[in-house]
Amino acid sequence: MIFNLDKTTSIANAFLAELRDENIQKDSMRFRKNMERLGEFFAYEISKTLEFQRKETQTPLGLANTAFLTEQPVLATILRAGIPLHQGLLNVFDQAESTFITAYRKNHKNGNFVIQVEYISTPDLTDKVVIMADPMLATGMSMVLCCKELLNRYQIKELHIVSAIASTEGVSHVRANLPKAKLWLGAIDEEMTSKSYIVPGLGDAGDLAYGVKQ
Ligand SMILES: O=P(O)(O)OC[C@H]1O[C@H](OP(=O)(O)OP(=O)(O)O)[C@H](O)[C@@H]1O
Ligand SMILES: O=c1cc[nH]c(=O)[nH]1
Ligand SMILES: [Mg+2]
Repeated sequence: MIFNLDKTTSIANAFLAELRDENIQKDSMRFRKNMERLGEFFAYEISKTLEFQRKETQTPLGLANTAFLTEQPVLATILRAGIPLHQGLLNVFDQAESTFITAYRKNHKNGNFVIQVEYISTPDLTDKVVIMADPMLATGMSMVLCCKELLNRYQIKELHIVSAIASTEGVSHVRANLPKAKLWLGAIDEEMTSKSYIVPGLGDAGDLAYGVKQ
């Protein structure tokens, strides 16, 4: 399953447009906020696919028949660029627990890089719905490695992947390696640079949110 925001129109498309805009993205607070708002939008869309139960809720004037989430998802993210997107999801799934993973590109002098996964801090994910957020799905290698780490440790019930922008190659890599994952994407861009940056993409999401990495 792939949900592509770019194929729909709502106010969330404007959040993505601002994230891509080279002038607006210079305002790092607005960049983080737009990423957070996108996370809130995706949380709402994902929530439509989750299980709800009905119960009686006491209002000051009587009993109302209301719907509530049967179980909380766990919200996972990859540091550091994932933080604002994760925060948006957490604003909506406000009872959810969180998983944090570090993954970064370790560059070689020849221009190649490997993904280094170093730190995982997580609650028990057994039989949980896990929503993994990372704004950029470029080669898809960080996403696949991080999800595989979690899937090797836990019997996860359902995996959702949220990204602001994916490349066509990243989507193929995820679908080949995580065939059961549901993908929630802001847009799918066709191209990548020789350094595996998405084109047109938005640039370096981590640097735009938190400063240029040394
Ligand atoms: O699909 P991939 O080719 O693996 O690339 C995507 C990864 O690159 C970015 O992180 P980055 O390595 O820039 O780290 P940062 O969050 O610290 O900036 C992004 O947030 C993803 O985690
Ligand atoms: O386009 C890209 C690729 C990887 N990481 C980013 O932040 N942007
Ligand atoms: Mg980065």
